[in-house]
Formats: sequence, structure tokens, C-alpha cells
Amino acid sequence: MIWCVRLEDVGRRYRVGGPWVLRGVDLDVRAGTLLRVEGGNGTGKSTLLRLLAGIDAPSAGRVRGRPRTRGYVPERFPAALPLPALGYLTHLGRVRGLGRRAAAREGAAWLERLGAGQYAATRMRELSKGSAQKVAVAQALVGGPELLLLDEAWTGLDQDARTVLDGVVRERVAAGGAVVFVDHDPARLAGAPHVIVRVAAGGRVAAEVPAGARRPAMTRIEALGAPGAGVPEGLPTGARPRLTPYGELSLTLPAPASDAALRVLLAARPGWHVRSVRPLGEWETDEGNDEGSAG
Ligand SMILES: Nc1ncnc2c1ncn2[C@@H]1O[C@H](COP(=O)(O)OP(=O)(O)OP(=O)(O)O)[C@@H](O)[C@H]1O
Repeated sequence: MIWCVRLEDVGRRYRVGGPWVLRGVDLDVRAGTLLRVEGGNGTGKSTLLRLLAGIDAPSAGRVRGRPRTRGYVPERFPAALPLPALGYLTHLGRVRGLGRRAAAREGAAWLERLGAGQYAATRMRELSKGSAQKVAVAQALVGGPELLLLDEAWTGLDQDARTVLDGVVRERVAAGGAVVFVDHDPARLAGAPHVIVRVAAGGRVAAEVPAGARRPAMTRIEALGAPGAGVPEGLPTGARPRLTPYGELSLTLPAPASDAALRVLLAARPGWHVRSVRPLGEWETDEGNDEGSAG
């Protein structure tokens, strides 16, 4: 099974000699999976999400293989900005590599979908709490992040927007993204998480697969290209390519994304000859993960 980001023996404390908030944490966040993080107040759930997001660094251990595109909704969104909502989203989209028009289009679409389209031109600091939270969610979604981290992102949203966010989470996971969320409502996305991560006081973290949950279906595509060919551009989120100098390509990816990957291979010039497409066994591993970089 492929992973998207991995924590290895990670510890975090906020001052030298201070108490460990997280300690000895080993955790795989795999492509195409939904993880729910649980634990009492102050146990370190937000700290865990910040480490996964890369906006905080571990005091011990390491983080490997963080995907390039990440979206993060913090527990408290700093909304007191003088920018209009859509201007802010467009700016973020550009930071994530979209062109100006594409970034503006995507930002507007997310505002619309979350029911905040009428606030596109409103300065962020003038937004109501609920509308600011919609912008907080939209900013995490612009650019279609491979890894999405939601820290109580539903809090403050109206019921319609909560339902939209539930749907978006399911869509991201089905498209091969990984989503990690914290929410105080135990019924949030009930039955959907593939993994429950429990953070205990003292910083120990245990991950378990809930009864009845199945690993997401994965596919492996083998293809042959020209010797020396590079990895084709535009592969879907969550696709892990391994390529030999002889042009032998092995792609492991969440099953729902396999059609999109095949389209990329067939449209590429010079082309790829697809040799096989097969479902991966539920526990089959992908040894090709070792290229993950230290974070
Ligand atoms: N920037 C910081 N500086 C110092 N201590 C911090 C910092 N951030 C968090 N902490 C401490 O780390 C511990 C864990 O905090 P964290 O916010 O990660 O917990 P949490 O499980 O998300 O809590 P809650 O459920 O209340 O949101 C707390 O004791 C908190 O006071």
C-alpha cells in the first residue's frame, strides 16, 4: 500500500526540557484514505495536524514524503486580512501554481459551492464568523491538494456548508487524496474513515482500522515508454510512479483514479504502451516509497 506522508518516531514539545505533547509517533497516511484523529482536549491533535501539514517541525524523529500540494484548515483561521475573499483565494491559488485566471475561477467556484459566493468582494476582516470559516475551507481546497488536513473545519459552518464539506472530503478521498480530520462531533463522516488515530495524554498515538472498514482499492498499471523517458506529466493525485532508465513504468494509484492515469499515458507524446492494469491485493505493499524526502 502506498503512503502519502509518514511520521517516524516523531516527538514534539514546545520548549527544551518541557513536557512531550507527542512522543514516539509512527503513522502512515496513505493515498486514498480518510483518517479521523480523536483524543481529549489538549492531547495534541492540532499539533499532529500541524506536523503533517508541514507548518510545524518535529522536535524528534522525522516526517517523510510530504506531498507537494497540501491544504490545511487551522482550528483558528486568521481572517483579519484587508484582502477581499476572492482576492485572497486567487493569491493562494497562484502560490500553489495555478495561473491567475484558473486560480480566480477555482476560488470563485469554491465560494459558490460553500454558499459564500456573494462575499467574493468582501474584505476578509468584515466577514461574519461563519462566512470567514467558509473562506478558511475554500483556501484549503484551491488547487486540489493531495493531502487535506481539517482541524474542526466544520465548526461555525451552517448546515448546508457542512454537508458540502462532507461531500468534498469523500470526493478527495475517492480521487486518491488523503484527508485527515479532527472534529468533536463523533457522528462526523460516520463509517467513512479508513483509520482512527487516537492521541492519548502523554503523547502516545495509536492507529486502528475500524471494524468493517476496508483498505481503499488500489490499482497497478505497468507501461513501457521510450528508454530515458521521464515520468509523464499530469498524473492524478495519489499516483506513485516508479520508472527505470529502460522506460519501464510502474504506477500504483487509488483505483478510482486509474482511468485518468490511463488517459494521460495514452495521450502522452511520445506514447506509452500499457502492458497491464491490475488490482492490487488489499495488503500488497509498494516498495517504491523509499524515495520520500525528509521533512
Ligand atoms: N504554540 C504552542 N506553544 C506552547 N504550547 C503549545 C502550543 N501549541 C499547543 N501547545 C500545547 O500543546 C498541548 C496540545 O495542544 P493541541 O492544541 O495540539 O491539543 P488538541 O488535542 O488539539 O486540543 P483541543 O482538543 O483542545 O483543540 C497543549 O497542552 C497546548 O497547551
